[in-house]
Amino acid sequence: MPKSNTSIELPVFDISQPLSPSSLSSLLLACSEWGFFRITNHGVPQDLYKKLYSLSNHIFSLPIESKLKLGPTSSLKTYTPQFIASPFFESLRVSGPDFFASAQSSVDVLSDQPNSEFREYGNLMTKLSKKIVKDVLQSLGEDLEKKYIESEFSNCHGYVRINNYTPSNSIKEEEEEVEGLGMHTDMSCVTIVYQDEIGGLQVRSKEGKWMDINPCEDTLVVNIGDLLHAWSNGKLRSSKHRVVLKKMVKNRFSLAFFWCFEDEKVISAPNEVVGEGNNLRIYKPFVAGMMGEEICKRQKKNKTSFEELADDSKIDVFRRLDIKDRGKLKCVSKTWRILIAASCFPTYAGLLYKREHLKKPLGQISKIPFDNSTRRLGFYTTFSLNSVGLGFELTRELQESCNGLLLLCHSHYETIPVFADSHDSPKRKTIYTYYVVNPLTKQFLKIAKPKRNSASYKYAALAYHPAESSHFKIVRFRVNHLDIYSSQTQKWGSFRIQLKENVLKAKWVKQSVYFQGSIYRLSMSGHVLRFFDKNPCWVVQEIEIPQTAKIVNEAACIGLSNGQIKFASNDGLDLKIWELNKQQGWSLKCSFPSNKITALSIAMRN
Ligand SMILES: O=C(O)CCC(=O)C(=O)O
Ligand SMILES: [Fe+2]
Repeated sequence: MPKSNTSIELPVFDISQPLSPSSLSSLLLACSEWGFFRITNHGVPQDLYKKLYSLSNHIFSLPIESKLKLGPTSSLKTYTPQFIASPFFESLRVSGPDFFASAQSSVDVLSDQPNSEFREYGNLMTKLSKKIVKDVLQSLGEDLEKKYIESEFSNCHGYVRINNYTPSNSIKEEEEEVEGLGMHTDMSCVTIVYQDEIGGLQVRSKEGKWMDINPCEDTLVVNIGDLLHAWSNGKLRSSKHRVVLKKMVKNRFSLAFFWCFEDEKVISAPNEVVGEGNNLRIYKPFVAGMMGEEICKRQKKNKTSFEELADDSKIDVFRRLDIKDRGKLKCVSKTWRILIAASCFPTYAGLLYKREHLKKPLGQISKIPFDNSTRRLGFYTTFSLNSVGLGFELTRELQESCNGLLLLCHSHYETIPVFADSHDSPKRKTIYTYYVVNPLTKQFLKIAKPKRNSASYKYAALAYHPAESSHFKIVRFRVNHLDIYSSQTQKWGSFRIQLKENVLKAKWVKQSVYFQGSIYRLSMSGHVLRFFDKNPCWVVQEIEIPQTAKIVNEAACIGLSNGQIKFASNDGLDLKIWELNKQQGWSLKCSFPSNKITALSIAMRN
């Protein structure tokens, strides 16, 4: 990520005093241009920050197993662990109105010392937030504050999020940066941020430029969130911001206090704020708890460019076009031609990145850049078919791809030391490591193979769909067992599965399809195997291939298209494609004479 050098001088307001008319107009300007400003004389003693820092540092230094007792699968859910989309960031939440009780409930789970610092901080921040919103309302109009501060804001509630950013050892050069917390807006009325001396907070300008908000002693940063943005009919800007990490020697610590409307509150911008005419309203009245959905509706208008999509998703788009349109679009570029060719096969999971399964190469994929010294995947150019380079052969190391994520398995030797007087020659041990890569965000996660079993290199699949969860699973197949890694718990689990002897003995196609929580694989015994999580264990269903289907010379595959599992087989005479329906079983979708298919695939390649 190239370093941005531009910092912004935000106006500073003395929050202990009533604001003068000129300060109010510069406050309004800051809120509408940047959505950010600073406050001073906020009444939080330096000493309290020192205490909060050492308390937080103590909690974040606990082993991950302890912290996960408060994690996303626990009943409290106050701790957010590092995960693939934000590998350097973890946080802990302390909620009001009783900040002491909230902090205490987390502390109890960790069997830790009670503390009252969060009560003091939470209460101070709550008062401060109300004062800030009062000033902001006043800046919008003389009477707005009097009329609305009690009627609209008296049920607001707040919570503190303690953020811990871990230094990334992948940053080598002075000018390099990684994203600590990705671009976002806050779902609050206002947010008050304390950041330590390391810095890294950035706001995005209206022109799309990232500007540094440098740490400044004795001041706090305030930003407008989505809720106040909607309430002010867009007059107050809820700006996109993020945290970047540069070369860091210690953890970065910050505290964000979010002051929010109660979930049930109907947000309706007052007429005085909207001005004449109802068509000037940018949001119809909606309940605060639905803010996320409202933002989605609006964001649908700001479309993502097609080129930004992962290749799997592009193939899925092409698949929905009719054959004539696909033919025309092949002329756009070589990359499109390759993707469109891939879209003609009844599969996408893994196909594009797994050209070993195809007789003819799909493109120029061979490598992704991989810097062995830093264990960091770097993408010198954008991840595209012919520009990836890894340092190890993708065709050999790549296991699967699933909805935009790639799964790679890397092996290297380590020498086991022998005693000086031993006559044995040093032994070499192979170390296997999985990498789950998001080529779009250029982030990856390194996961060691499960320790317990000795089976060295086994085919593994990925289970991931961004619409279901931001977490993924790695599913590793062993005889009668599945090893499953969950990015949510960051642990491997092992499950025994029951399979018929003939299924077990037959060859299984090294390719999986992930669909609605299940992993599908094809066994040459004539079964499509469906593996799924039937809490508390994983189970397998053996689905017989259609009665009239034949697998000749292993010419068969499964795939997903138009949201259904498909099975295709070529018996030498015809290529037939069936669709699997959960209730009705298989139905034949199409049948082509094999000789025509060969002609078609040659035409596609040209
Ligand atoms: O860590 C920071 O400086 C800002 C954190 C932030 O933006 C947030 O927690 O929403
Ligand atoms: Fe934020």
